[in-house]
Amino acid sequence: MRTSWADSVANADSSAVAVGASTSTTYANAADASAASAVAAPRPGRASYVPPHLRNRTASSEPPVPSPADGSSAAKLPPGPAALSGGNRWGGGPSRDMGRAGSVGGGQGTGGGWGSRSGGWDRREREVNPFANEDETTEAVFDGRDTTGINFDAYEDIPVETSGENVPPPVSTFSEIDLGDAVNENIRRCKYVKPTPVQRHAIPILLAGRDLMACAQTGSGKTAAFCFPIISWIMRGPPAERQRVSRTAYPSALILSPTRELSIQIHEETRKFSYQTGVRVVVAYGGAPINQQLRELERGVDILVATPGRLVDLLERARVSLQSIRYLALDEADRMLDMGFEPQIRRIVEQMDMPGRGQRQTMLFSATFPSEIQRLASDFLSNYIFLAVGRVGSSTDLIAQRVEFVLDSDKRSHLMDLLHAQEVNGAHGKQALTLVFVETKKGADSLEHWLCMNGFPATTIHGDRTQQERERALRAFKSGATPILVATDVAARGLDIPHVAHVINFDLPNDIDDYVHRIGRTGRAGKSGLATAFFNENNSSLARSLAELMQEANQEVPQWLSRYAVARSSYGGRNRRTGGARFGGRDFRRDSSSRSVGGGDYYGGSGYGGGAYGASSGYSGGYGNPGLSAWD
Ligand SMILES: Nc1ncnc2c1ncn2[C@@H]1O[C@H](COP(=O)(O)OP(=O)(O)OP(=O)(O)O)[C@@H](O)[C@H]1O
Repeated sequence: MRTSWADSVANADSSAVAVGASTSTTYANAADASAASAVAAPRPGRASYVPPHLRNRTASSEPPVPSPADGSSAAKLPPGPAALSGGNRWGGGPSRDMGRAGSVGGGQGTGGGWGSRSGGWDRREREVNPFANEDETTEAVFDGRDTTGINFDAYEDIPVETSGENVPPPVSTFSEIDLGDAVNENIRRCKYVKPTPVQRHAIPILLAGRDLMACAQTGSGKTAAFCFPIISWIMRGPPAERQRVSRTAYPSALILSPTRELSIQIHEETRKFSYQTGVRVVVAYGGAPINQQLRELERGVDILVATPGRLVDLLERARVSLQSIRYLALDEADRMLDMGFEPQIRRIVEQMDMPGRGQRQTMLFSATFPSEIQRLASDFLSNYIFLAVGRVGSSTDLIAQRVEFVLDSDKRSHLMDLLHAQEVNGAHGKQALTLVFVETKKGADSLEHWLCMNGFPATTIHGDRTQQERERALRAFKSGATPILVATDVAARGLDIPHVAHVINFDLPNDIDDYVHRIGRTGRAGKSGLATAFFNENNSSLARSLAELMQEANQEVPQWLSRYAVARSSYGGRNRRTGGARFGGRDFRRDSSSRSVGGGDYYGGSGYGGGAYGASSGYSGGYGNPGLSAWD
C-alpha cells in the first residue's frame, strides 16, 4: 500500500503534537451544581469481568440506601424499559440486584441512587483517564481559537417537533435529568454547560424507556443524546441475563455506525461519558487486527460500539452474543438502512439472537431521514417517538454556504486560489483545517499528490487505504500537522473534528443528504464554518435541492443556480425536497401519502419512491457494493 508523503511528515510531526480527541473549551466554567465526584471504593479481588449492575453487590443483608428526602434521584426517575414491561424482561432468572448499592426499596426493580454506586469498582482504579491531556495540547496547536466563534445559543430558537404517544416533556438542564453523579461529573469534565436541543428532548424520551427516531442537525450533540441514557440505564438497570458460555461476550448495548472512524470516535466519546461509572465500552471495526478486539471483549463489555461487517464476523465466530442487548442505537441510521447496509443490519437485528423490538429499546439518530428510510426503520421500532430538531436534513445557519460555477478543468486552479486566499487573509486562524471532498478514491489520491507537489500539506482518507493509513491521516489532520484532508464520503458522516474551518466540495455528491453531512463537518457545536461547492453542468440534478437547502438556511442563492434549479424542475427533475420551506420535522406516519408504496415522499418529490434512493445517488457504487466498500 502506498504511504502518503504527507503522512510521513505528519507522522513525524505528530510525535511532537499530541492529538486531542474533542475539545470544547468554549464550554468552560461548566459545573453542574448537582454534580459530585464519584467515590472510588476498594477493589475486590475478582479476576473476571463483572457487569456494572453486579459490581456493587455485597452481602444480601446489606440495607438499601435510603431515598433522598427530597425525592431526587430515584423519585425523579421515569420508569425504564424493564418497568414498562412489568419487571425484568431480559433476565427471567433470579433477581441479582439484591444488596446492590443504590438499590432502593420501593423502586420498580431498577432501584435508584444513581450516584451511590460506591463500592466494588474493580476496574475503575485502573481505568485510563480518557480526558487526560486533551485540552492543553490541542489548544496549544490551535492557538486557543476554540474560544472564538462560539454561538451555542444559535440552537435556542430552533423548531422542534415530536410525534408519537405520550411524549415525555423536555428538560432545560442536565441536573433536571439526573443522570447520576458519575455521569454528571463526566458532563462537567466535557465542559458541557447545558444540554443541546436534541439532548433536551431525546434524553427524557430515552430515559422513559421509549423507542426513538431522532433527526437533528449535524454537530448538534446527538452522540451524547443517546449515550447518556444508555450509560445511565446500564448503571442502574436490571441485570441482563448472562449465560457464561466460554469466551462469548454479552453486551447490554449495541451502537452501530457506518464507518470505522466514526465507531472509533463514538467509542472515545462513550468512554469519556462513562468514565468511572464501571460501564465498560469496547469497539470492534474492520481493518484492524481482530485478536486485540477479541481480547478486549473477553475482559467484558457493557456497551459494544461496532461497524456492521466486523460485528457479523464476531457473531459468526460466536465471540459475541446479542441475547442480552437491551439498548440498540443506530447512528447515521438512514445510512445504516440504505441499500448498501440494510441487509446486514436486518441480519444483525432480526436474524441473530437479539431480543425483538419491544423487548429492547431502539434509538435511531441522524441529521437526515428520508421518508422511505423512515418507513424501513419503523420495522425495528416499537411504539416510537419521532423527534425532529430543526428542519430535517437541513444544514445549520452557522455554516456559510457558497456555490461557485467551476468547470472540471478549472477545479484545481480554483482550489489553489481558495487555499492561497485562506492562507493570506488568515480568515480562519493560523491553523484552519480544510476538508476537501471528492467523488472517487483515485481522485482523492491524485488531488492529494497534486496539492503536495504544489506545496500544500495534504493527506487523504478513503476506502483503498489501509486502516492504519486512514487513522494516521485523520490524526495528522486533527492535530493540524497536515491541515488539508482530501476525502471521499467515508469522512462525510459523523466525524467531529473541532477545527475544520472550511469544507470544499471539489466534486459535489449526487445526493443532497450527502451534501448536508459533508458540510456538517464544519460549523459544529455552535461554531461557525464555511462551505464552498464547485458546481457545473454535471451537477445539474442537484441544482434544485441545493438551491432550496441554501434558501432554507438563509444563504444567498446565486441567480445562475436558481436558473439551473428552475430548468431542472421544468424537466421534471427528481427532487426530494420540493417541500421547500415546509418544516421538515415530519414523521412519515403522519403523512398519509407517503404510505403508498413507491409513492412520492414527504418532500414532494419522487426521489425515494420505488427504491430510487441509493440507486440514483452515487451510493450504488461505493456504498452499494460491499466488496468495494469501506463501510464496514
Ligand atoms: N451539551 C453540550 N454542550 C457543549 N458541547 C456539546 C454538547 N453536546 C455535545 N457537544 C459537542 O458538540 C460536538 C458535536 O457533537 P456530536 O458529534 O455528537 O454531533 P452530531 O449531532 O452527532 O453530529 P453529526 O450529525 O455530524 O454526527 C462535539 O464536539 C460534542 O462534544
